[in-house]
Amino acid sequence: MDENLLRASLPASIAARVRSLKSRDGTVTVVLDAAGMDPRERSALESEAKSALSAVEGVADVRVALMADRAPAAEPSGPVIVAVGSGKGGVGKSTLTTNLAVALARAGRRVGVVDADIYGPSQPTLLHTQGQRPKARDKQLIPLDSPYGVKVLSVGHLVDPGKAVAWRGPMAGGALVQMMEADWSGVDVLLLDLPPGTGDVQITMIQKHKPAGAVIVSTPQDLALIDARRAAELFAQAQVPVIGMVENMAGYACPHCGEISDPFGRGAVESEAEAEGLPFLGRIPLDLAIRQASDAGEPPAAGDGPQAEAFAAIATRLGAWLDSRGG
Ligand SMILES: Nc1ncnc2c1ncn2[C@@H]1O[C@H](COP(=O)(O)OP(=O)(O)OP(=O)(O)O)[C@@H](O)[C@H]1O
Repeated sequence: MDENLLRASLPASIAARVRSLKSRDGTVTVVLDAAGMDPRERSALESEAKSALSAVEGVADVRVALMADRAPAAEPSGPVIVAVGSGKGGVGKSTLTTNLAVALARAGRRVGVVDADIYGPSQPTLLHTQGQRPKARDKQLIPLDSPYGVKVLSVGHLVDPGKAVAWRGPMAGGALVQMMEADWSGVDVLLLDLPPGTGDVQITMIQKHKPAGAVIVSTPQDLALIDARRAAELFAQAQVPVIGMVENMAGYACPHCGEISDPFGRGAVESEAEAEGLPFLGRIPLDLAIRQASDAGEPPAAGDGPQAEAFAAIATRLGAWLDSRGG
């Protein structure tokens, strides 16, 4: 197929970005320069290029690759880091991290979790790896394999339970760096379970390891929302895009009939997200089954109930965000 003809089918603004264009047996592969574009612009560029090229007679398939600021080969290869943060403790940040990780893995992604919550590391319990110690190769930690297809490293795997809080700053900082710089080869997305709040550990983690985006969890109560807003500001200051907000313990799921009632009102986090101009990723009800399964090291997202569906819906939105980054 005539490659000049294919180029000519593209709008001028896109044609100017073509770095290479090849066609073979009806499949067109085009590499576009997407330097300086944000995820939304990248995704628009991709879909416009696809539809323009697909309209050319004889084209059966179009593959678009977007080049970031630097050539892909020069990019340090490593997983995309997504931080999960909350302003307040106990709102279900760790529970969400685990279940998003499991849901993303079920959707075919290669996922890892770093539990940076030095005050209350819960991933060893949640991902059923308690009591295990990671091995090291050439001083680099090797993440543990959880039974749910998710790799994991937690402060709780490195020190005895209960001792993590007593750590002095530099020691905890060293462990966090070791976990982030562990051998995450084979992992595409690394979820970072941050400690609650907006203190030094969080700021250091965000600055040093520059997550590609952040998910913020809140319960619907006003106090939690005020803290969630602070967490969103922290990420904004560090120029980490907020992927969206999640409402946890959104309504009460009756353990007998499954009906959901709303003792704390409904939709407060969604309205907050709207007011802040942030996407809303979904809600998880307050459900005894979630707590019981989590305590037993059986993430609800690994099951088949309505709880699994709630987490899967949020994971789908996170997956769409990951894809919109242009791979
Ligand atoms: N949707 C839910 N329904 C029922 N229980 C939940 C739900 N989400 C979380 N929980 C329970 O609430 C408790 C706190 O959750 P979790 O540890 O995930 O919160 P956190 O925000 O990570 O807390 P921390 O501040 O300790 O890090 C846990 O016992 C968990 O099982």
